[in-house]
Parts: sequence; C-alpha cells; structure tokens
Amino acid sequence: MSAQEENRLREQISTLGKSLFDRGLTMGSSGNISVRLDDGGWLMTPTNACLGRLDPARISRLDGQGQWLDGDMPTKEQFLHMAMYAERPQSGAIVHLHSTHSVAVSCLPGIDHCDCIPPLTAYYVMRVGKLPLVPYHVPGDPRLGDAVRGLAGQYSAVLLANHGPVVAGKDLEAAVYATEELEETAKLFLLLRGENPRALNEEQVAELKRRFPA
Ligand SMILES: O=C(O)[C@@H](O)C(=O)COP(=O)(O)O
Ligand SMILES: [Zn+2]
Repeated sequence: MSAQEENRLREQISTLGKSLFDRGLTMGSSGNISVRLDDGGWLMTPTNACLGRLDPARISRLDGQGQWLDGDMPTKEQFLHMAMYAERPQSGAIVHLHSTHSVAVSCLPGIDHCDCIPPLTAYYVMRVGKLPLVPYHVPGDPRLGDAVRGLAGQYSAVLLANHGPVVAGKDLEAAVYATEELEETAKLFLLLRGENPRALNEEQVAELKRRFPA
C-alpha cells in the first residue's frame, strides 16, 4: 500500500471518528475503529483516545500477527477486531461504539440472543441483517475475541452484552453507515416496544437479501 493511500485511511479514520463523536454516537474515550491494510496489517485507534480528537499520525499500526509497530498503543479490543477480520476476509473495516440505543438493547431482558433486533425496515436488513448477542466479558478480555470468532463468519455485526455493537464493512464508510443504521433501528425498536410492531416477514427479508446481497 502506498504511503499516500495509508495517509488517506488515517485521515478517513479521524474524520469519520469525529463525525460519530460529534453526533453523540459514542462518548468520552469509548469506541474504537480499525481498517485492514493490504500488507495484512491494520490501522487501529489508540487505547483511551477520544474518537472526536484523533491525530492521524498517532493512529496505531499493527502487522499481520497483531504486533504493534508504531503510533500510540492500540485499542484494548485489538483481539476482538482481529478475531472478526479472521472470519471475514471480505471486510476491510470494523467500528465499535457505545451508541446509547444499541447499548440499551444489549442490556434488555427477553431479547432474542440469536437476533437482538427484528427486521423493522428494509434498510436495516440491507445494512445489518441478523444481530447476535455476544455474552458479557470485561472490555479487552481475549475471550471476547473467542466469542466473536464463532459468529463473525455468518454475521457482519454483533452486539456485546451490556457493552455495545461491533460492525464490519467492506470499507470504513460501509462499516460506519451500518453502525449508524443499527443505532437508529435500535432506537425504533425501543420506541416500539409494547406496540407489537409489524416487522418484515421472511419472504420480504429474503427478497432484500436477493436484491441487495451484502
Ligand atoms: O469498552 C471499552 O472499554 C472498549 O471496548 C472501548 O470502547 C474503548 O477502549 P479503547 O479502544 O481501548 O480505548
Ligand atoms: Zn467498548
């Protein structure tokens, strides 16, 4: 990858990180973002960094084995991101946020652990699809990576119990769009709780999958 392309990705992580932070989609120093490099390594946001104030030059760079090469120390969730990439060769970027409505759903009793949010809208089905719940572990626990490894081959997004969403996309823009759609649909789901909303049926979901494959 050329230095120019790597710099473009560093700028994009910083710009989209700020956009997410400025719109209240993650708070404080929560959340992390990674992008796959074509040498097999990654750019990852540093641990304890605020997504709203990232310095492109200080973003962490890791090699294909996950060794930290330069930049600030990487996110404590590097193993979670790496586990997801290992199962998803088609994914070029991952976003993890503490977006409020998605976190709220991750704390609810009685949700379907295989698919936490019903297919309320077409766009949600197109961008996110099914959303399994990953059992709770302390942030940064390598067991989060193990838990995600069993799911990420089939699902582009997972919801960490009492924590937040982790969403993969073909590139960073796609991962950000999917994360935003997940948050909006989590909000709808909470708004509609108790109203017995009409979700899309299996046939409608299948048609969307056919016409808009991931
Ligand atoms: O919830 C956590 O602690 C992490 O998952 C997180 O969101 C921020 O951790 P760092 O990326 O290590 O700052
Ligand atoms: Zn987190």
